[in-house]
Amino acid sequence: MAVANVRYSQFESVEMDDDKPILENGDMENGENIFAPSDDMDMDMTNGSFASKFNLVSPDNEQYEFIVDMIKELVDEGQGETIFEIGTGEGDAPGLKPEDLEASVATLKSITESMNLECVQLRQKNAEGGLVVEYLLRRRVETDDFMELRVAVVGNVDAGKSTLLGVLTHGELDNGRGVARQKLFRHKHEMESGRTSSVGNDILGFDAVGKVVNKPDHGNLDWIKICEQSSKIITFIDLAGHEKYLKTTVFGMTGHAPDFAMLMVGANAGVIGMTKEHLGLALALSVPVFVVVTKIDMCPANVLQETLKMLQRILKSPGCRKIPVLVQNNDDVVCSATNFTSERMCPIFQVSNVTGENLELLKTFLNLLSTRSKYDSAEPPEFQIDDTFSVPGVGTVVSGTLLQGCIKLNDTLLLGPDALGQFQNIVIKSIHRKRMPVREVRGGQTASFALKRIKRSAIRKGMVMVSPKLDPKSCWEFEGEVLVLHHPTTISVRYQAMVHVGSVRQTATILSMSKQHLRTGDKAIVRFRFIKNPEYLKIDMKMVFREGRTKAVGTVTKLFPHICATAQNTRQQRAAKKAQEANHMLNPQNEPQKPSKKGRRTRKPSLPPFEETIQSKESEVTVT
Ligand SMILES: Nc1nc2c(ncn2[C@@H]2O[C@H](COP(=O)(O)OP(=O)(O)OP(=O)(O)O)[C@@H](O)[C@H]2O)c(=O)[nH]1
Repeated sequence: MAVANVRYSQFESVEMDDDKPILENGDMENGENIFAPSDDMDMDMTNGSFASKFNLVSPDNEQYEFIVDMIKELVDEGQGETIFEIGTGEGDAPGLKPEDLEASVATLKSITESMNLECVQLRQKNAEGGLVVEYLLRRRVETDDFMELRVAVVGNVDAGKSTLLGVLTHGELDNGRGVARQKLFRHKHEMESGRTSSVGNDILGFDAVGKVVNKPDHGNLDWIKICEQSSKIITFIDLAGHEKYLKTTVFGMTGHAPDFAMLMVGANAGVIGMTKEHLGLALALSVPVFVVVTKIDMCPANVLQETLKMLQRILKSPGCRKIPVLVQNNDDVVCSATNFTSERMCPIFQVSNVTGENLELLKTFLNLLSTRSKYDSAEPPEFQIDDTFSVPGVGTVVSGTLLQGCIKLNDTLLLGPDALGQFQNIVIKSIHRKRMPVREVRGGQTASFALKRIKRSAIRKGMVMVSPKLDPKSCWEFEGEVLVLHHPTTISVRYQAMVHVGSVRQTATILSMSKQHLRTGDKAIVRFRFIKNPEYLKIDMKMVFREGRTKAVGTVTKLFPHICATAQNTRQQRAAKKAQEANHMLNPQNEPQKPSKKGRRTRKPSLPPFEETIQSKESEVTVT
């Protein structure tokens, strides 16, 4: 979130040292505080005007205009909101006397009113020179618009993930025997086993003054009603805790582009099972993590302390290099939320879904979080597809995340790549955000699009819809810099595993490596080749490479675009076309269907053999 005059963190300068004591609320044993302003704090945005804490007391016209411009810039930067502090300024001891504070608040309120912003006090603290107050300034938005951010919910099985989401989104406490989670399960087997197996979405709305919009009487949540009344929507991506469903969990973390990860830990069970695995995944994908310790109502104090100690030790370890901060009151919440954009910091909440203890702190934190994606209307749109549907009366619908730019009704985009690596024109028939019809979608938001004149069977997860300006290229092969987190023996050339990059999820073969063999802990440049379809990738995308207990993480460093020889009717193209036709015949209704064995057999020859592609170096264009 864009913040003005708020204390800046100096995470980057905090040295992680295991001998140093556990950090609580930012205080370190050496007397420093991680929330203290950094010496090199960027004062540019203050442009001299915020040199004085008295700026808002009685500004002249010029100063007033300047403050208006600055707030506008901050709110735009924060995509509709900012946190504003009154009572601090360069060179002055922080704090204002009551009469000066009153005048400053009056100025701020007149400015925010003229800008259609809601102005809500977050906290007030005593300082050397008097009082310092922080306000949340949030744009009052139209009924069909809202800020949006996504939180991936991870943690071991039984940590209380579905229960917490049930409690937060339905406003009713749990009974300790799973009543709250019943509202979220999507499949019959989930109801029976009590285990999440699919990627589920649940929403929590906050209005312009930060009040929760979801009502206990919602029952089955009415998403449209919540969205209409909300200024900000948190979408929880509920991921499975069981190892059996790790593939789905990884897809949720890569394909749904979460802004943050909420790592859930049962207080009594502690850091067990998949907890470390999920934490490692979030770290590898550079998703900032906060931790929620649940079940504190049923956990003896000494066990809770053990769990917290263990958590803090893991978070501070060289592999994580996080700064754990125990959140215990409203002050901690505001500090944590305003400083959370730093990947280094890791707030820890302790809650009970049964008694409701500390749930208010967690809600306030969620209300203050802001999206990490930066929106620039000038950028050409790029949308990644994470699901497809066939909706009666509507036709083919795709859902996913708009990574950049803006998409409007009736826009024409390029959809692809298909089995031949090609893209085709597609027209946007209608747009939904959280089931609500809208006219446009902006970068960082998720949406569903109904598409004109296309069969569902022609679209698969991992495809993209992009602006023709981007001149998209697909690739069978790419290079990545990877780190092997775990492998029981050694990885060599020709090894195959599942690659997750964005919403792409496909098996790939290792063609070559910068080392002969890779073992746990090794880093290398690896060249991969997809086995089924060419994909649309971009440099610097984060990737996960996994098979069973083998895991490697990394970044895409080089692409080898596949050149479609449109003029030539190559053997591979003919075979790929045949395979696509066979697939259409097998799915006459365009309903979701796994290709039959026959289908799979006919698909195989469509793949250009590795050797041929490796040899045809002329067709490779390296994009760096
Ligand atoms: N006493 C108590 N019980 C809780 C609390 N939170 C969750 N539970 C219970 O813990 C059990 C497991 O909770 P779930 O929400 O299903 O756990 P999960 O992490 O979603 O599990 P998976 O979906 O399998 O990954 C349920 O019986 C809940 O009622 C809590 O704060 N206190």
